[in-house]
Amino acid sequence: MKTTKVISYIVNWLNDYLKNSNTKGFVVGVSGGIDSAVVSTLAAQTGEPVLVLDMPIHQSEDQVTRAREHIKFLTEQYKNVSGKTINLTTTFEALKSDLHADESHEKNNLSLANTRSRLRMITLYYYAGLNNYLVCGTGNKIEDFGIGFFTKYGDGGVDISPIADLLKSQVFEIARELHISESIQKAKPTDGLWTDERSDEDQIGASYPELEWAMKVHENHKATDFTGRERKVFEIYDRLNRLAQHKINPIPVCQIPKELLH
Ligand SMILES: NC(=O)c1ccc[n+]([C@@H]2O[C@H](COP(=O)([O-])OP(=O)(O)OC[C@H]3O[C@@H](n4cnc5c(N)ncnc54)[C@H](O)[C@@H]3O)[C@@H](O)[C@H]2O)c1
Ligand SMILES: Nc1ncnc2c1ncn2[C@@H]1O[C@H](COP(=O)(O)O)[C@@H](O)[C@H]1O
Ligand SMILES: O=P(O)(O)OP(=O)(O)O
Repeated sequence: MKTTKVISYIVNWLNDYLKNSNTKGFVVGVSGGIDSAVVSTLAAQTGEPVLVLDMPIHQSEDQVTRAREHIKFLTEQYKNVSGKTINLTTTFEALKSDLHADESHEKNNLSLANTRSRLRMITLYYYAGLNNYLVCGTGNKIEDFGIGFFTKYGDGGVDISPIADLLKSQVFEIARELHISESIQKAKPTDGLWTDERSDEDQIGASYPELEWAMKVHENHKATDFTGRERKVFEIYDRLNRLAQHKINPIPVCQIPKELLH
């Protein structure tokens, strides 16, 4: 990958999009992970106003520390960046209580995990509306178009997606070039939505390099073309990709036959 050229391309794309949208800046959620560190830094490089938000909900200390260190780095380095911490833990607990959420139920727990992501989306859109900013998404190609590893209308609810055409390994390459902190570059990718410390790989059953391989071969192969670990990874990818079609494709609209409308 021509890393420096890709960086300039994305920064120009963000600038062009902003100019044509009649909006005034960007808002990005910063979690202490690699994707949001890269997106927020690219947004900072536009020179336009950027608001970066750290939004803990029962977050582990290491995630919070990485997020705040990155926000400090951005606000010190770029005059156009401002940062804020919005602790959503009490909001989440209040909503859980109003919903009478039963945390012991596994399905309910997934729904609750996704609720955390949706509370962040609401917060990002509050600040976007307040300042006439755009919500910048942080999904990469594997998450958004491979396995649907995002919350529908949570972290998937965004205005623009600057890195969604990049594989996770390419996001890491950009992070190196942007001098993102070692602690963020070394952190295990995690969705941070659970009270335990499970990583993305723990949840998915395959690593990002494995999923990148599967995404590459998926179009022209079937599971039986492979054996052993490759077969297993292909099956994981294939299953998740099928399940994610409703997230990848536009929302189905019930098209009314013309003759019924006259
Ligand atoms: N970037 C990240 O790393 C990240 C961020 C958030 C969440 N996650 C993970 O992503 C996963 C999200 O969970 P999910 O996908 O079960 O929840 P989701 O809420 O994103 O999607 C499920 C919802 O989609 C709708 N739906 C389901 N099947 C459908 C169909 N065929 N057609 C139309 N709509 C349909 C239903 O409303 C259902 O509740 C979790 O594993 C979570 O941990 C990862
Ligand atoms: N704690 C967080 N603070 C701010 N923004 C966050 C936080 N956790 C997640 N986000 C945003 O959501 C996306 C996806 O998160 P994953 O950690 O990959 O699930 C992340 O890039 C942030 O923009
Ligand atoms: O989306 P992020 O920034 O939380 O990155 P990761 O998913 O690698 O933790």
